[in-house]
Amino acid sequence: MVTVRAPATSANLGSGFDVFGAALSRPADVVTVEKAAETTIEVTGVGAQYIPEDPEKNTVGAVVEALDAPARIHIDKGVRPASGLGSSAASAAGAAVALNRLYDRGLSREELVPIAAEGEAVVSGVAHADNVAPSILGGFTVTTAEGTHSVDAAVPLVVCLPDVAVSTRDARRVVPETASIEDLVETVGNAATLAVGMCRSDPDLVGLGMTDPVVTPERARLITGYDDVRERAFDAGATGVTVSGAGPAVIAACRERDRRGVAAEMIDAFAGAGIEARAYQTRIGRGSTVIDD
Ligand SMILES: Nc1ncnc2c1ncn2[C@@H]1O[C@H](COP(=O)(O)OP(=O)(O)O)[C@@H](O)[C@H]1O
Ligand SMILES: N[C@@H](CCOP(=O)(O)O)C(=O)O
Repeated sequence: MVTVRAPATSANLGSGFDVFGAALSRPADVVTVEKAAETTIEVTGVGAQYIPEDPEKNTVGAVVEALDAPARIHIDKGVRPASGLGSSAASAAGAAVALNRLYDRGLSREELVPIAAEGEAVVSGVAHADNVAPSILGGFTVTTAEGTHSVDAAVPLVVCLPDVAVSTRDARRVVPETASIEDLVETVGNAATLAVGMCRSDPDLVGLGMTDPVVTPERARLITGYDDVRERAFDAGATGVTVSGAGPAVIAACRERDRRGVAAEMIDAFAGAGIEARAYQTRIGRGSTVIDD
């Protein structure tokens, strides 16, 4: 039996659509696997009632297939589904690390990234790896068709999750198909600024680079109260605010001393829009960790 804690993640970070990701120190899924002749999946925890246990429909089913590793699998969800916090990816990442160990497949963490990404194709139609990469490797990650680069970064974050669901599949439909050269230049500049900020663990640069003129404005329309939440977070000291993944979670970078106030203001702003929300005071954290073997 192998048990793995797989962290929530925030993809895109504004300027890095389908490329940037960050592992969050909390929340996390816990995935336990045991060898079995046939694969079975049991799901408990947050939002378990919305998650299929059929291996054809659960993200971990695709990982089992790819690793040819049938197992009895238990997923204890700490990351709510349809959150923008890489819920579907956390389970897939945890299963990839756990099954690789259980069956002694000998794959590196980097090699497990595209395998776990197969799970994302099951739910969103695209095997985007920007959530599974940080959930497996930890830190801040840059994922392209060539592979993933990761760096550790110490940046305090708040993710505020409203009590509404946005599916990644739906939120991908509003992504513009083209962008102007001006928007491209702005996006590249912001993305580069953010990457430098991560390498320096500098919340000011990270926050500055979180702005994106192309994808985020369209996604933000799907989140009731977004503009107010963003403004109130900045007023409380956030250095940057954007949609987390495909939403509805909203992520803010800040200094440690401002984190509590930023979280409170974001929750209050959602409440003003008639929506209950919870905030995780978190930071960039480690990747999937074997906690029982
Ligand atoms: N192991 C899993 N964990 C979470 N969601 C899953 C899992 N397997 C399948 N799903 C489905 O994936 C969808 C949530 O994924 P997605 O829309 O990408 O949201 P998130 O941003 O939270 O990952 C839901 O429809 C859920 O039923
Ligand atoms: N790059 C993807 C990331 C989706 O993240 P999720 O946490 O919402 O699943 C996208 O923006 O569609």
